[in-house]
Amino acid sequence: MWDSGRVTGNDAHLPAPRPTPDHPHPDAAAPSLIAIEQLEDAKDDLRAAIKDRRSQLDRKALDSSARDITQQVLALTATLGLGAGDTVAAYVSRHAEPGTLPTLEALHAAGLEVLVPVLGPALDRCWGVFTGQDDLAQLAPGRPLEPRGTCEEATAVGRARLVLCPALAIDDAGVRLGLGGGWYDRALLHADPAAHVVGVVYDEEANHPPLPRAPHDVPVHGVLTPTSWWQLPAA
Ligand SMILES: Nc1nc2c(c(=O)[nH]1)N(C=O)[C@@H](CNc1ccc(C(=O)N[C@@H](CCC(=O)O)C(=O)O)cc1)CN2
Ligand SMILES: Nc1ncnc2c1ncn2[C@@H]1O[C@H](COP(=O)(O)OP(=O)(O)OP(=O)(O)O)[C@@H](O)[C@H]1O
Repeated sequence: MWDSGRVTGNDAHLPAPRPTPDHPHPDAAAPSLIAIEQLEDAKDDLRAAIKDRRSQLDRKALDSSARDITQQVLALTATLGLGAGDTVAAYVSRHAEPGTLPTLEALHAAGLEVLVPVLGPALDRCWGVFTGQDDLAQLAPGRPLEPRGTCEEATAVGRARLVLCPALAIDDAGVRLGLGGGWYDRALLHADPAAHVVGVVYDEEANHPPLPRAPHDVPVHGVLTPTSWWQLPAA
């Protein structure tokens, strides 16, 4: 187990086995279309409430939590024994997401390879190597900043020993509520099964009451916030 010393008081049920590209739907019984629609509606309501709360964070709070997240990520990578030459996959934060820009810079400066999403046509799950904020550009309207350099295919995330995923909320079983594109759920099918998949949220979005979970939802193994990080019990 790894954690930064935080007590989670966790008695949640265990995450389901992680799906793979060959077996993306581990659940035996497929839910009905109506059940899926209700589940999507429930997720959308939660997303709206969390985005509304995030929209009230001012620049100072966002910058300060981004710096705190960097400290937590550096402590986590040290605990996992990651260093120069290892690969970490992360995301380029935007709007009021838990900020990652100082983290990306710090990991890059420490000699790690840092992969970030590149969407490509039809929101393809490609990855680019982060080489500094100056190399990031808005390659298509409405999308997060992306590296200008070469785009690597979806399997590139298989190199990562740590994958930091954006999330709006995470429950104690590792269910992650994302933006709603299913990008990370599909991308994580290519992660190394031994990689640590960690969702990044603000403190008040962690330990969320049980989130709606669809068969395609890939659970995370751990949670990182501006103040701590911890492994979920079954990971
Ligand atoms: N920072 C960050 N990067 C990420 C994700 C994320 O949640 N956060 N993703 C997580 O999966 C993937 C991208 N997911 C996306 C999901 C939806 C839209 C989208 O709807 N864009 C709208 C404009 C929305 C806006 O401006 O706010 C559009 O294209 O019209 C874009 C990217 C990969 N990169
Ligand atoms: N492995 C998959 N195969 C097919 N469709 C998928 C897969 N994963 C997600 N989807 C589809 O993507 C859509 C959005 O999924 P979901 O609401 O779980 O996104 P999210 O986890 O919030 O977002 P993200 O993963 O981008 O952060 C759903 O309609 C879902 O059916």
